[in-house]
Amino acid sequence: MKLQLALDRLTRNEIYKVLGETEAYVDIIEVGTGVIKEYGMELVRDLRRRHPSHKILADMKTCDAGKSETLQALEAGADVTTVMAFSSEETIKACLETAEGKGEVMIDLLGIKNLEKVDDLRKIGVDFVSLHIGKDQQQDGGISRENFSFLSDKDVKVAVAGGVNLGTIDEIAVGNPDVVIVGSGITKASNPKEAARKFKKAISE
Ligand SMILES: O=C(CO)[C@H](O)[C@H](O)COP(=O)(O)O
Repeated sequence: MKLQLALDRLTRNEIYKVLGETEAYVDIIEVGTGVIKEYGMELVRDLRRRHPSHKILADMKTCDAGKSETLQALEAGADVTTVMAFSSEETIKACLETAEGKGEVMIDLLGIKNLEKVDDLRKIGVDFVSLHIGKDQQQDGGISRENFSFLSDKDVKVAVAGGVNLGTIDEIAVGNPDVVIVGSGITKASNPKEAARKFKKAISE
């Protein structure tokens, strides 16, 4: 299980600071959609230079123009880019074809409630999905193990995201996803380094 730190709703200096404090515990650095909108692909290039050994995911949340957005992310130095599951099949295929041999594509299942969708995605070559409870959907709590248990027999790499915190990480870890994505549980913690250490420990036990 890998720990992915989602960098969202932060200034550039806040990003540098939180990464400086937590990088030892983080496997994958996620450059969040909002910070890409604020700072552009230059931020991805910058973090690539500063963190040459980390895996970097650019959370492009592509929903059209799959080829050019995938190239943008990979050419900026990202190892992984994201595309929304509700995009057209043509867009998802374009992302997969463009990334082939160069990087990974994670399909964000945000808002997808129909389980057959994952089978459809598998048929077009998708092998990595993210079960994601969006920020605006977290009033009733973030992701739980039961939200992603249906994926255990789907033969796909699974990331889980959305409001993961130190109170829920142990239960989520029981579900054994490949990647646990944590944003505010670390970036808004009073001590991000200590929080990252605890998340990493929880998924390593
Ligand atoms: O993709 C995202 C937002 O669109 C974030 O990666 C995800 O929501 C994690 O952040 P948090 O732990 O704060 O919910």
